[in-house]
Amino acid sequence: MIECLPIFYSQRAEQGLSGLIGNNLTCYKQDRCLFQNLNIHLQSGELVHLRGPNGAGKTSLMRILVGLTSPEKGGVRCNGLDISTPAIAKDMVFIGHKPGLNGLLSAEENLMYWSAQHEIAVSSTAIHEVLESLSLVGMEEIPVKNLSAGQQRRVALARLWLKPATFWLLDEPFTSLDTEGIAMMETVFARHVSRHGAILMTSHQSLSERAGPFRIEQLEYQL
Ligand SMILES: Nc1ncnc2c1ncn2[C@@H]1O[C@H](COP(=O)(O)OP(=O)(O)OP(=O)(O)O)[C@@H](O)[C@H]1O
Repeated sequence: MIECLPIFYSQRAEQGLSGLIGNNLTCYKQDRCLFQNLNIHLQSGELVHLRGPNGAGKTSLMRILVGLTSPEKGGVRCNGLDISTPAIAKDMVFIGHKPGLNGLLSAEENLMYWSAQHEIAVSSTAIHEVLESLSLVGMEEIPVKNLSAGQQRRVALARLWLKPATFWLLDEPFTSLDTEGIAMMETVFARHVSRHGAILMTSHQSLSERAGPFRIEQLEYQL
């Protein structure tokens, strides 16, 4: 497998301003309060496993933490800056629970398009190397809709190799992956964290020792 690209480790980390911080977050969906005055902190060098039953609000929380939606109350800051600051997005990768791929495009085209959207200079060769390390050799040019669910998940996760970023926010990254794929991702997580990366992930599956040290944050279902 190829090495992950180097990550940013800003001066702000040394100034103690590092980390993704959700402060006093309150979120309602269809009149139900998912969480109220919730505080969450993700530091550089940390793997956090966000757990909770179906419908507890893990995805909703993730989307707030990456700035895709706003909370009813509270705010999110990253490295001391408001989450809406454009520079923050450059140091973050969010992969949602759906692969977020265009089914009519190939894996290579999807990753080229995504890289261009995120202003990442990436060559076709680099994409082929990443796809190879994800056991997708020979499938680079097939429309993604014709790949299996696990193969599509691998294409989605390939973004982690293409964008050098400290913060990885991953909603159900193990969905559809086989045992070997999960083991590989756990190894990648441990390596990212050991290099001052930070990961917040959801999964209904427990992490193994392979993922390295991690902290569990539990979100309860509020009636
Ligand atoms: N855009 C939306 N409009 C209305 N309701 C929503 C919306 N998004 C989420 N919800 C509701 O908010 C609740 C929490 O959903 P969310 O996806 O955050 O839960 P989750 O903890 O990620 O669940 P799961 O473990 O099943 O993935 C659910 O009851 C869902 O129906």
